[in-house]
Amino acid sequence: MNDNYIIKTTGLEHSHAKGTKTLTNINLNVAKGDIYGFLGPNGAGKTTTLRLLLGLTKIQTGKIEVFGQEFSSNRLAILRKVGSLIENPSLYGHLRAYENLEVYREIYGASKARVTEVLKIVGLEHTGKKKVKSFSLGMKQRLSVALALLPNPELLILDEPANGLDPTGIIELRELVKKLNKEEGMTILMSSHQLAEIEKMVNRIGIISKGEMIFQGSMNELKQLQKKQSKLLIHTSDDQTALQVLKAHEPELMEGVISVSYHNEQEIAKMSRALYEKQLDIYLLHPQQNNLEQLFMDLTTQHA
Ligand SMILES: Nc1ncnc2c1ncn2[C@@H]1O[C@H](COP(=O)(O)OP(=O)(O)OP(=O)(O)O)[C@@H](O)[C@H]1O
Repeated sequence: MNDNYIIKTTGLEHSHAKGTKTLTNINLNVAKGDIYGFLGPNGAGKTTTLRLLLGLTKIQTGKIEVFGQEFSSNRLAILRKVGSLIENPSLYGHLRAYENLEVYREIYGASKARVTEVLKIVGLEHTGKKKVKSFSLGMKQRLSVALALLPNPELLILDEPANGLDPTGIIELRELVKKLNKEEGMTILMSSHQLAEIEKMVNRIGIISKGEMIFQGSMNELKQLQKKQSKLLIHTSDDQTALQVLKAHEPELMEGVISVSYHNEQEIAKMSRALYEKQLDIYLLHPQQNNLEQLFMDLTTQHA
């Protein structure tokens, strides 16, 4: 295997119930130093994958290697170097931030100095006597990350850490994740169902839909792919004028129908306005449906 892969899964499959597959052939590659965004709509199988990576769910089919070691036979050695935030950890509302960390400190065999250190890393060192129950959601989330940092992990796995956070909370989380990656040298794998939440912090991205990985690569590669896939078919009363009007959208004329690339609905509206202003009749204006596009709609639409 590539020595630089911190996580490598091969042909990972999982069924929660007989006859239904939650995961099919998941080949996830997280390289050392990555901030890897694991993206997919609700129910796509992100949590199931992360639970398998953490040994919280038993592997049925396929192989998981973490730090270059086969997972099942090196479980403890691997997990010692992994920090995770996968379900909401139990925070004690009536205790202060550092007291919460004290509760978990011994479980992780961490020093008192490490408690002070992680509080500082997540920016909660000045919360003093404030009890956790009066923390904002963002502060609670950072405290949860602090818990995961206690063992000073090389790899941090975060399941939907931005869930429920307001824009300020998301920005704070983004800064924290970047800092952990840059200053503490941590490799980070985090899941999300919102492209916008993670696109500014990740360098690599994996997209899972209905239990299958449909994309894995850099943010740039993803944008290229999206661009290639989003086509709008247009038929007007005057092809040549239309080609002229649409020239910024790389138009291609085929059998009386012009195909252009576009990125969002606003662009469609703009194009139709421009054609109308040239007094062209529009006979057809048809966004070509494809799975990736539909998926992007799901990933970029705000869910409650
Ligand atoms: N313990 C379980 N028993 C049965 N089905 C399950 C179990 N856990 C998850 N599932 C099902 O497996 C599918 C994938 O769920 P999973 O939680 O992995 O998705 P997800 O991408 O993390 O989505 P979400 O963000 O909604 O948690 C869903 O259809 C879910 O209902």
